[in-house]
Amino acid sequence: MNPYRLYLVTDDRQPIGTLQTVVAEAVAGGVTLVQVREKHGDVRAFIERAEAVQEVLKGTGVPLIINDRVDVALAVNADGVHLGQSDMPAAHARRLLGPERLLGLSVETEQQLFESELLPVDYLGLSAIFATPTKTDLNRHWGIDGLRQALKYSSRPIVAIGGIHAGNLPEVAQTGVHGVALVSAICRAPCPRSAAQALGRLMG
Ligand SMILES: Cc1ncc(COP(=O)(O)OP(=O)(O)O)c(N)n1
Ligand SMILES: Cc1nc(C(=O)O)sc1CCOP(=O)(O)O
Ligand SMILES: [Mg+2]
Repeated sequence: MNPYRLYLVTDDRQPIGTLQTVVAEAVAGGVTLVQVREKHGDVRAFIERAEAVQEVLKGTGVPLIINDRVDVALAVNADGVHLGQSDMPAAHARRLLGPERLLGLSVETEQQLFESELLPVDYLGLSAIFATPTKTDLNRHWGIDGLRQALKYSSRPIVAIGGIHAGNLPEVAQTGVHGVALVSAICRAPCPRSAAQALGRLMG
């Protein structure tokens, strides 16, 4: 099974109850991987929210990924970590996480894509495909052509992220990308369950 196909990244602006409801509905709708992404609270809040999501994921078979923080992933015994280019280096993270946990890395440039071939990571987050109000500190976008080039080059599964929704997902899916990661298209949908179902169908 391809765990990257429909990858939910949580919205750190949602209260913990909403977070749990969104994750439960999204999983019922077919999400295959869940990342807890916290950019505003302290480490205690991060752990509390990660454990709240973990509770929802228990027994579903859907892995839990922690964004940015290897210590939080180890503290909650998560299934993996997603690192950005200014987070802990991948080799250090791999030593701490061991060989089994999933390790993802954001790649924003061709240079980072080339370098990633030598790193002990399981998948790449291609950052970003399109502009998005959810993350505004990105200065370039791969677009569909860039995504196609990255897929040709990389030996790793690629997850497309940034500005993806039901309207543009068909052209993203057509590239053959391994997965798509989404925040607002699921977390801000009136019904996250049916949104996930529809997005999953579009992924094919
Ligand atoms: C699947 C996936 N891909 C990319 C990112 C972005 O990570 P990063 O560049 O470290 O930015 P932040 O999410 O930490 O703001 C991601 N989180 N997930
Ligand atoms: C968390 C994140 N990382 C990105 C990157 O490109 O690295 S874009 C992003 C937010 C994606 O949100 P939405 O699905 O609402 O566009
Ligand atoms: Mg990060």
